[in-house]
Amino acid sequence: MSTLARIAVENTVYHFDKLFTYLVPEELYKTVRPGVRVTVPFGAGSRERVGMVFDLDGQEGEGIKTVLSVLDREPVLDREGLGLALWMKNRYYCTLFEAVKLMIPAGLHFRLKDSYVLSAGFTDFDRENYDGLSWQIIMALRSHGRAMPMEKLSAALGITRDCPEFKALQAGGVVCRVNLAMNRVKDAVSKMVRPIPGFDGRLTPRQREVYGVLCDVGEVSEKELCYFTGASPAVVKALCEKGAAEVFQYEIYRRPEALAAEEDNDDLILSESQQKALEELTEEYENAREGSRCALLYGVTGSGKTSVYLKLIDHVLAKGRGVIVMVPEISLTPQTLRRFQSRFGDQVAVFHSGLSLGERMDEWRRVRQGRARIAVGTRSAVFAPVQKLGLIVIDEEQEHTYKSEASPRYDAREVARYRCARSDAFCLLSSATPSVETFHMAREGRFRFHKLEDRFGRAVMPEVQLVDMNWEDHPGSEHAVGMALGEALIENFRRGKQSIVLLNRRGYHTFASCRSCREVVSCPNCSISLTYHTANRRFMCHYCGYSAPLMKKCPSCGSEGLAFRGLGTQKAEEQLRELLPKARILRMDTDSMSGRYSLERSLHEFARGEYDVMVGTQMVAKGLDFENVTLVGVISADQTLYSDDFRSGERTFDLLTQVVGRAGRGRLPGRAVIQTFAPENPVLGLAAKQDYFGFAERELAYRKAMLYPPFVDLLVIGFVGGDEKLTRRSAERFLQELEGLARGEYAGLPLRVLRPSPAAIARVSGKYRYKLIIKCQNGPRFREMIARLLTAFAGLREFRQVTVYADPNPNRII
Ligand SMILES: Nc1ncnc2c1ncn2[C@@H]1O[C@H](COP(=O)(O)OP(=O)(O)OP(=O)(O)O)[C@@H](O)[C@H]1O
Ligand SMILES: [Zn+2]
Repeated sequence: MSTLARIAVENTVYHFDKLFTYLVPEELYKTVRPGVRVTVPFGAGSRERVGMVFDLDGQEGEGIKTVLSVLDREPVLDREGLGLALWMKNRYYCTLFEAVKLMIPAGLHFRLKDSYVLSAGFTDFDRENYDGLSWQIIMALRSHGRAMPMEKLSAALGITRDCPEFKALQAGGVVCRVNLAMNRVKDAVSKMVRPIPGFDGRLTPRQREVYGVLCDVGEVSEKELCYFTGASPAVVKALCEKGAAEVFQYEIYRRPEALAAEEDNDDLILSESQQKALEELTEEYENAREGSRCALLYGVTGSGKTSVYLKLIDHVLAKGRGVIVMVPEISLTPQTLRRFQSRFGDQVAVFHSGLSLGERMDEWRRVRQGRARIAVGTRSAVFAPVQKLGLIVIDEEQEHTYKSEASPRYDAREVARYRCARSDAFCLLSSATPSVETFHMAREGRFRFHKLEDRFGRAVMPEVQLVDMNWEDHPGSEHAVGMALGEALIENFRRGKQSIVLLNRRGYHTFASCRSCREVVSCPNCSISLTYHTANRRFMCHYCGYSAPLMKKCPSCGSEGLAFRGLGTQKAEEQLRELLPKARILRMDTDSMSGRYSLERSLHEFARGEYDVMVGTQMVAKGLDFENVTLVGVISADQTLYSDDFRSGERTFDLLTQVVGRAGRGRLPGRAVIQTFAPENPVLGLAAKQDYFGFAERELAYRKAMLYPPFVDLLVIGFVGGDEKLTRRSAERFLQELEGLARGEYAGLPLRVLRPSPAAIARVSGKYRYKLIIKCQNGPRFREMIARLLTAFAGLREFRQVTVYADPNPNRII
């Protein structure tokens, strides 16, 4: 009698992935259980790999391989998690281990060491100021240079973690703790670089330049260093090899508790409409029958949706159950996060990628052990191992960040509903601009629908003015701010109020073109124009990160007539400075906010009134709550409107409603000025009226006529390859195979397939991209057919150089 285990193995490919059967040797009988990780021999070479045990059975097995070792003492996944992984493989065409990895914190893949460094800003090297031991510690860390593991510190100085001098240095901010991942695998955390001072070996001019910058800035993430110098990672690598710099993983992100505000003991008193929504939701939470435990809370901007779910969470916790709260982007919602932490204290665990590995692991453990009962976080928080799950709240449910654009291409909203159905929990979607898919389901009665139609307190909805830019003196895109918006900004500044200005393009000029040959300066790796940035005086590709120094001559024909056109946030900032020379202006985009903390710090400073105007990309549009903001300006409403994607109307409406909603949230009424070259466009008119229902009806009629979600499901098959012809042929071949199956074995499936075509950006990072759009009903038989096609396709030798993937209901059609 022997025991067999069925195991998902890491690094398999989709078409080859399944649960593999292994023999459990007798000495491991007690420790091999579902949910623990093991090592197993795999493949022809029997290389050792990590696997996850899914289930066990007592059958006989012969000639099969044997489990080598057990990695976890306790299961890291429970039955629900394992079931979810199986569901995800079926739904998102990923491997089982890819799904498993989403559910366990990255930190569990590594062995973590407790390490310390001197603080970045520390300069007080005056012996007089320290006692003997403290001085020794400082010197030891200084001469070590890199983060120093506790064991080494102990060995050198005989100190422990609890030594009072050592603790005092940490409390004083001289020494800080670093989680140094001793990992073999690359992780997503930003790589940091710092110079080795006084290096005087030989460097190429380029390397010398980068070394100089490094010496000026001290330590910096590799990404920022490359951005500011235009150097490639290869230059950084060469510097390290020559001993001029070193790379390290320095992860002092904010600890979750650093955000905690003073305990907020005031009880929250709901308005009448909030109270009504709460009562209905509580009633549903208690009584809704199985299978339809899902509701939509629609509330206009500033209506206080958060207050409603804070109270609902009270109720759920009192019933002894746990909660997940999902937010679109953690850095933009420090205010929301703080409200949760001040109300629920240590019960809250935070999940997002800005945390260090160690912190992520700590938070995950607190939830798994039931010490924290509320998990708040971004997309991946949907996998938080909350015990006795009772409620999942999805804030701003229409946000595209809930859909993953890399494998596994899951949609956290679907995963949330699946988990809720499994655990008999309740799912609450919330927004001022629900996706039309969600609105449709609510209206069809598949979810309950709750409304908050007024702003909280005495706040009123802002007044919105659409400005037709065709009549401006300076038509064209070079002048950011027209007359009406200019006057409004000046007036608002004079009254001592704050303004927010949205421009959805970063950079300075958005493109350059040649006056003689008319070529646009483009990325050599991608079929997209380069954007000029003044901050580093370089042309940059926003897709692959390629950059080139400012050039005078046209790269195509060599003539000296490059004209810079288009308007980005950097130029808008400059024009606002001319318009309002005395105003303090804050620019917010991913270029200005790449440093640690900078975004959160800037939001704080803005809240304290240290700035008058905030200008930025969609970063400024959502979630912010500043009562002194009484004016919102939109430089051009047209950019998102005319992108060729079926969701462009929805995205425009959402963005405008949200940004307009930042104005007049407190006691003072607000207004908004939206500039456009298409004032007659109905989407803009509805956004100006903030008429969500009008918009949703119109959009649904369009989706129905054109056969788009929610009236069908979409599946995009993507083909990526280095050779254009081969990539196109692979798409054609896939279509052929699909047609074969759809006519034969799978006849009768509702299906409409569009001809293969190049992706909207046909080349990225040197690879060609083709797509096949399938309009379908995403049911089990359809998925089975696609899974078969993907598997069969991977076996075609001819197309080995082409990567194929399937993306169900993508955010945009690539
Ligand atoms: N019951 C309440 N008591 C006190 N203040 C409240 C209450 N409800 C809401 N507020 C305040 O009203 C403002 C708006 O609330 P909140 O930010 O939750 O709105 P929202 O519906 O999430 O808006 P948006 O969709 O625009 O982000 C906040 O400043 C919040 O503190
Ligand atoms: Zn590029």
